[in-house]
Parts: sequence; structure tokens; C-alpha cells
Amino acid sequence: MKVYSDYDDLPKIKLPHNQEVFISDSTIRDGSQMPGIVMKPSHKLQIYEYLHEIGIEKLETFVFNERDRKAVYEMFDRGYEKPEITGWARSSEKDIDMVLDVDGIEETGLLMSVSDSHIFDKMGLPSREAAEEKYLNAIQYAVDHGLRTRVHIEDMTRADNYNFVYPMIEKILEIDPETTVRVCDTLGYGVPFPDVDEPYGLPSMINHLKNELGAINIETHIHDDFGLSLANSLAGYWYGANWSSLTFLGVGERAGNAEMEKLLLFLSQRVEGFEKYNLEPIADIANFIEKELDIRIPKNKAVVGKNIFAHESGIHSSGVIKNPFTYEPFKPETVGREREILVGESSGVGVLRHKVQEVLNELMDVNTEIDKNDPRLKKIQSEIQSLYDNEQRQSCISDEEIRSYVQKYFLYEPLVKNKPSKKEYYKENDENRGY
Ligand SMILES: CC(=O)SCCNC(=O)CCNC(=O)[C@H](O)C(C)(C)COP(=O)(O)OP(=O)(O)OC[C@H]1O[C@@H](n2cnc3c(N)ncnc32)[C@H](O)[C@@H]1OP(=O)(O)O
Ligand SMILES: O=C(O)CCC(=O)C(=O)O
Repeated sequence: MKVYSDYDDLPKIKLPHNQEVFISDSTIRDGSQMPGIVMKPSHKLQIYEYLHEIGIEKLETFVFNERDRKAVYEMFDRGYEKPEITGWARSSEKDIDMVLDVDGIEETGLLMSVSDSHIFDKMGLPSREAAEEKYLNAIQYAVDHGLRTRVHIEDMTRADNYNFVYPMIEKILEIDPETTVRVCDTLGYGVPFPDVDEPYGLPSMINHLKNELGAINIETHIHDDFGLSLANSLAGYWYGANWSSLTFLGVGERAGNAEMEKLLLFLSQRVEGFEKYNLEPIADIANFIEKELDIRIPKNKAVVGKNIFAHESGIHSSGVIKNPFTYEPFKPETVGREREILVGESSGVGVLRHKVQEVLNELMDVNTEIDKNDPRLKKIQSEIQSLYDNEQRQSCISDEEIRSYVQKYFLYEPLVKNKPSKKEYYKENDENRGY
């Protein structure tokens, strides 16, 4: 049996269709729609910079107002090849004209809402046929004006795909065979399992688009209402999609979108052939979004949570101190982070010894090894445990506090203890003088 003992040993998974896959950012577009977020042009520009650093291939942006357009022009001014800046329009000539008015944009998304609820309730159209006509006219208009297109098939996971959506997509592909068909799981109803048929099963939809309709470019845009956005985005790639539309931290409407940082991590660490993305800026991006857009990141959130490389419990931290491979799924520096070894309620003596040694080594500038059974360590441990026993403490013990314990038990106490009593002192003196 092979022993897997190092990050480089671990086998990577292969994408079954072996296609090249890409990422399209929607942080600046869907993310900016999140209630409570106001994205200034300077924020969009900073996000664009981060996307560029990572190597993301594409982003989409609104161009409806002066603020949107200011951000777009500033992005173009940077002169980067990647990410490509693309537009977003409803299926209307007016919106497409706005995209065309921005110099430099060569591709646009076109919103095509396909569920009956959207066609009848939202848009007030008289029939599916009327919706189809509107959408085909829009893509024809965009193509005629020289734009590359991306058709955003909104609410496809609640639509009548066989009777309405697929036949319409066939017509779309006749107009623009290279269009990117974006499967929008607008309310997060999709599931990633292959044996679930339409409208819910992402695999069956991707299979149909690819194998029956011959779509060359397929993208997923998945919302997280049922917590399946990442699984569905990955299912997209697994069944042959070549694009995934994602947002940083999953910001977006309601429960948000599939998280870009999670997908990036999964691809780069677990899937063969994904060295192309640089994940190091991820910690900075998370800090930026938390600070500038006022989003609280839970401590245990994958990839960006404060705790993902923090170890407190006895068994985990003693393992990590010996070899981080024991309890760290990937190296902290992969995502621009550092490891933290903490002493807290669930710690054992091993981690305490590690912290105490660190302080002693720093204070005395020598390499000291303390025995795990050293009574001074036990005393510190019992003092710390009593804080938790008496419910005086919620948090971990800070490095400053460990330093005080070290000073108390390892530096001062021996001096105090070694001071002889008066009787001992005179006895020693007498002995020295030979009485
Ligand atoms: C699922 C999504 O994330 S879709 C993107 C959602 N994002 C946003 O809405 C943010 C950007 N939106 C905006 O700035 C504005 O809504 C604008 C500029 C697009 C339009 O503004 P307004 O003219 O004031 O329209 P309003 O916002 O009230 O309503 C949206 C309109 O879009 C229409 N619309 C919805 N889907 C589509 C579609 N696929 N194609 C064409 N029009 C559509 C609606 O029918 C509605 O028009 P109506 O009131 O005539 O029925
Ligand atoms: O532009 C799109 O991706 C379609 C609208 C959308 O954001 C969605 O379906 O969630």
C-alpha cells in the first residue's frame, strides 16, 4: 500500500473531459447587488487588481450609470490582458447600446429569463414565444454590432427545458455558435447528481447542452440558497462546462454565489493541471472585503476564515507541532496565511510546552528543551484550566499571558524558591566556617 506522507505525494483528481477550464468573476456584478454592499469605483478597481494577480480570465460588469462606467474605464487604463472586461445587458437594444458605447468591451452577457414565473410574472410577457423572440432579437442585435455573446439563461433550474429552453438554445447557437451558454441556477435549485433529470440536475443539463445541442462554451452561475453552489459549479466542470461564474467570498444576491476562493483552492490543490492560478492574494482579498465592504467572515470559513490554520486542541496541535501534514490540508502560504498554535480550553501539555519553549528561547536566547512532565508546566496548565473550569474565560490564552506564566514559573519562582530560610542560611554559614 502506498503511504501518503507529503502534500506532493497526494494523488490529484482528473477532470473526466480533460477540457481547459476558466473562471469568470461576478463579484463586481452580482456581488455588488448584495444588500448592504456599496461598491465604489475604487473598490471595483482593487478587486480587478486582485483578479489580475490571481490570473482570472474574465469579469462582467454593469455599464448602466456613470459610476459603473468610471470603474470600467479605470480598469481599462491598467492595460492588463486579463481579466477580460465584459459587459452585462438585459435582452434589450437599449442595454446593448450602452455596452457598445464603452470603448474596449468586446463581449457582453445577455439576460434571458426562461422560467414561466420570470416570463409571465416578472416581465409580463404574453407567451414563451414572445420571450424567445425578444431574446433571439437581442443576440442577433449584439452579433450584428460585432459583440461576442454570452447568453445568461436565467432561472433555468425552474424552467421547462425540453419544451422551451433547449429548442431556443438551438436557435441561439445558429445565430452565434460560439456563444457561451451560461446555465443560471438563479434560486439555487440545482443538484450536482448525474441521475437527476431537468430542470434540477446540472449534469444532465450540461450533457444535453454539450452532446445534444453542440454548445462549445458552457458556463455555470450558481446561487447558494440550498448550500450547493460550489458542488454544482464543480459538477459543471465535471460534466464538460468550461467556464464557471463565481464571486469572492460568495458575495451576491440573498445567500450569494459559489465562492471563487473555494473553487480556486479545490482546482489548484486537488485537480490535475491547475497550476495556472496564483492563490497567494486570497488572504489580502478577504481582508480587503471584510474591511472595505463590511462583510464579517466567520472564523471557520473555508480558505479565508481566521481559524483555518489555527490549532488549539491537544491532539491536533501536538500533531501539527511534530509535522503540519498531520492536520493541515494544504500549506498556509498557499493562500497567503500563517500557522497559529494556540493554548486554550482543549489544549494538552504538548502545545503548552511548545509555547513555553518558544518564550524561553526568545527570552534567554538559547534553545531550551523542557520535559513534558516538568512540574512547572503542569502548574501553568492547571492554572489555565482553572480559568476555564470557573467559566472565567472564553478565549485562548494570548502569547503575552504565556510570557507572564513563563516569567512566573520558570524565571522568578526558582529565585524565590532557592532563597534559603534564616535557619538554613546560618547553618550553611556555620558549616562553611568549619563550626
Ligand atoms: C438575477 C440577477 O441578478 S439579474 C441582475 C439584477 N441586477 C440588477 O437589477 C442591478 C442593475 N439594474 C439596474 O440598474 C436597473 O434595474 C436597470 C437599469 C437594469 C433597469 O432599471 P429600470 O428601468 O428602473 O427597471 P426596474 O429595475 O424597475 O425593473 C427591471 C426591468 O427589467 C426587466 N427585465 C427583467 N428581466 C429581463 C430580461 N431578461 N430581458 C429584458 N428585460 C428584463 C423587467 O421586466 C423590468 O422591466 P418592467 O418594469 O418594464 O417590467
Ligand atoms: O446574469 C446572470 O448571470 C443571470 C442573472 C443572475 O445573476 C442569476 O441568474 O442568478
